[in-house]
Amino acid sequence: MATPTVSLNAAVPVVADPEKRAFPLSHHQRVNPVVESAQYAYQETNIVQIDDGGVARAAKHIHSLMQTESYSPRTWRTHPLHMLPNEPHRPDDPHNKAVLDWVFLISALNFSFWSEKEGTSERYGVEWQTSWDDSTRTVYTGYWSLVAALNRAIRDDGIPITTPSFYADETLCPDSVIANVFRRADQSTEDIPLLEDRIRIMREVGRTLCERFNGSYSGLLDALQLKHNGDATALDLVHTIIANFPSFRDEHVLNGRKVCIWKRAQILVADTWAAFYPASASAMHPLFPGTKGPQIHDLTMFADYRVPQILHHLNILTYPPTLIAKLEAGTYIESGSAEELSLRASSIVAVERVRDWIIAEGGNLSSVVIDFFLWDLAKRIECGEQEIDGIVTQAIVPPHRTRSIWY
Ligand SMILES: Nc1nc2c(c(CN[C@H]3C=C[C@H](O)[C@@H]3O)cn2[C@@H]2O[C@H](COP(=O)(O)O)[C@@H](O)[C@H]2O)c(=O)[nH]1
Repeated sequence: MATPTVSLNAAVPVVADPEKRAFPLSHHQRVNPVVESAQYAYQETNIVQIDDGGVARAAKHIHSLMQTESYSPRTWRTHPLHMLPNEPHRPDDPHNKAVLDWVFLISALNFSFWSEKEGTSERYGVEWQTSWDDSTRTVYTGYWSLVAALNRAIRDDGIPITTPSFYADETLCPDSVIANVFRRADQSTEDIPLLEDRIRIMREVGRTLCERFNGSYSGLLDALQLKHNGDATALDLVHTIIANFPSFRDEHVLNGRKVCIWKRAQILVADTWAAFYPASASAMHPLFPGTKGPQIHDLTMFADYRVPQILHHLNILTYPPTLIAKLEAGTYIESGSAEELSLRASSIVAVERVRDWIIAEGGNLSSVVIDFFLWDLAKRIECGEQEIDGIVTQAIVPPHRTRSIWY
C-alpha cells in the first residue's frame, strides 16, 4: 500500500500585523477547545464507548500504580534518551536553549512510527547507544527511533540538526543530510515513514522560528512571556504554537463542525514543562515563573495511537466488533474518519474522567502526567516487561493504523 503523503497546505490565517499574527488571541479568550471538541466528537461519532465502571476500577488501579512507582513529572527526564546532560536550572543557559530546540524538533516530528512490519526486525529502527553515557548499541523503534536519530546526529555525527537556522536551510542542510540523520538500522528494510513530510515540516517550522522568534524555541518562549507580562500559562503556549505553525494544527471537520485535537502542540508544551520541571516541589517552574504558574491541568491527554490501545486493554474503552476486526486485520483507517476521530476523542474524554475520579479520591494529578504514565505503561506491556494484574482487562488489540502528520 503506497503511503499517502499528507499535504501541509492547511489554510494559514493571513494576519498583517506580525505581533497580532504571532499572538492572535487576547488573554481572556484562553480556553482549551480540545475538551469541548472531544466531547462533541465522542458523542457525535458514537462508535467507541467509555465504560464508566471501567473508568472507576482502572483509575483506582492507575493511581495506586503511579504511587507505587512514585511516578511524577520528573520521570520524563529519567528515560535514557531523555536524560539531558545538565540540570535544567537556568533556561537562559546556552546549553538549555539547545535543550529547548531539541524538545521543539522532537515534537515537530513526533508522529506516525507504526509499521506494517510490526513485530519483525525489518520495521524501521535506528541504531544508537543505550543512553547518553552508555555506548553499547541498541536498535530503537517507534517514538524512541526519532529521539535516537537526533541524538546520534548531534553526538556522533556533529550535525547541529536541532538548530532551527540549520534545519530550515536547504543549502546548509540539504534533504540528503536529513535523510542520513534518519538512516535506518542495518536490520531494517524500511525507511522512516513520511520522510518527505518530515523534511517539509522542518523547513516550515525552522523558517518560522527564525523569522518570528529570533531563531529559537527559547525566543518564542521569551516573546510569549513578554506578551503576557511574565504570566503566560501552558495553555497560552499551546495557542501560540497553533497560531504560528500549521503543521501542529491538528484540526478536523466532523459533520460541519471543527474538532481541535492538537496532539503535538499539547505534547510539545507538556514535554517543555517536564524537561524543565524543578527538582524541588516548592520551586516555581523556570519557564512559567508567573503567579499562576503553568496551569498544566488545562491540557488534555495526547490523542495518539498508543494510549487508546491501553485504555481499551484496561476496560476503560469498549470497541464495537467491527472496529476490533479492523484493528486485528491491520486495516488502514483514514485520517479524519468517524472511526479515527472516535478513537481519539474517546481517549481524551476518558482520561479527563480518570483524572476527575482520581481527584475525587483525594489524588492530585493532571491528564498530562496520567498520559505520560499510560504511554510508558503501554510500552512496558508491549515489550513484555509488565502485565496488568489486580483488575479485569480485555485482550490487547493492535493500535489503529492511520498515516498522518498529526500523531
Ligand atoms: N499520548 C502520548 N503519545 C506519545 C507519547 C510519546 C513519547 N512520550 C515519552 C516522553 C515522556 C513520556 O514519559 C514518554 O516516555 C510518543 N507518543 C506518540 O506515540 C506514538 C508512538 O508510539 P510507538 O510507535 O509505540 O513508539 C506516536 O503517535 C507518538 O506521537 C506520550 O508520552 N503520550
